[in-house]
Amino acid sequence: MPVLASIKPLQWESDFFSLSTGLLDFSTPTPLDASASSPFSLLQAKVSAEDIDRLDALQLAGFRVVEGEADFVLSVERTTRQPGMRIARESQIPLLRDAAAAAFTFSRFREPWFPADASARFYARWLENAVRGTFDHQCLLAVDEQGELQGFVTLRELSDDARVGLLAVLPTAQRSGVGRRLMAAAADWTRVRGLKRLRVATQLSNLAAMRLYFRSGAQLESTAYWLYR
Ligand SMILES: CC(=O)SCCNC(=O)CCNC(=O)[C@H](O)C(C)(C)COP(=O)(O)OP(=O)(O)OC[C@H]1O[C@@H](n2cnc3c(N)ncnc32)[C@H](O)[C@@H]1OP(=O)(O)O
Ligand SMILES: Cc1cn([C@H]2C[C@H](O)[C@@H](COP(=O)(O)OP(=O)(O)O[C@H]3O[C@H](C)[C@H](N)[C@H](O)[C@H]3O)O2)c(=O)[nH]c1=O
Repeated sequence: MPVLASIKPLQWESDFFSLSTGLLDFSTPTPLDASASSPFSLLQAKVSAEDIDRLDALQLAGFRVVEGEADFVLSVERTTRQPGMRIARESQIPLLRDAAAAAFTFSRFREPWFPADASARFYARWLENAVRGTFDHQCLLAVDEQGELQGFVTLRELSDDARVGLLAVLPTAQRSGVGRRLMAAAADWTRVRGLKRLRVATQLSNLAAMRLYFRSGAQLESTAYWLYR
């Protein structure tokens, strides 16, 4: 089976990483020839894990599996306001950038496809943009009784649902229920906005995060693979 797809330029990524990047779009199936791919230094494809034929075709065409992704959905009919939550302020951006740069060790923005520092830089920018409300809409912080940072979650309002962007707990505060509190606060944020579902995705390699989402009542909705060439 040949790969049938057009290529959508990923402008934000291309600018941020200084790497001309395109994403395969399977909804407009044209044969993927050399002339279509030549302007791009990196081609990305996200394929449902069930779509074995397409996964085979991409691998025969030289694409390599980079990471898996699991998508979860949580119904938010009954939620409660969580204590110890704050909205992040711009003055906290340097602290939060450092925390995000260190937190996300599983990432598809990794070597050999991206430079070694790419993923730290990427998640730091993502968090900064969430605090400013320019990508995700808000960043909530979990703090302890002294007001010290324990973790963060960024959130985006979509048309019918909300989506968690980034969620992490500082290493010193892990395994004490902070992740559960952040998910409960994210669910409450969603319900307060009149939305019915909270979505969250993570890497298939991230067992701790997947367990957290299950323990928070989320259901696994879909799985996919990222492939690059
Ligand atoms: C949308 C995204 O951003 S996906 C990426 C998620 N974030 C990261 O991977 C950043 C680095 N990791 C972390 O920040 C943390 O390990 C988190 C957020 C995954 C978990 O936060 P924690 O505060 O430690 O979780 P919490 O204490 O609330 O535990 C909730 C459940 O998560 C699971 N869990 C948490 N840590 C682990 C772990 N290290 N190994 C296995 N399961 C774990 C457990 O099922 C736990 O419930 P249980 O203890 O009753 O069995
Ligand atoms: C900060 C920012 C980003 N973008 C663009 C850049 C990318 O094209 C997308 C984000 O891609 P996504 O597939 O969501 O990225 P990840 O694979 O890193 O994300 C997963 O893992 C994370 C750890 C996290 N759990 C996340 O929720 C998952 O999806 O957005 C942009 O256009 N503008 C920006 O400001």
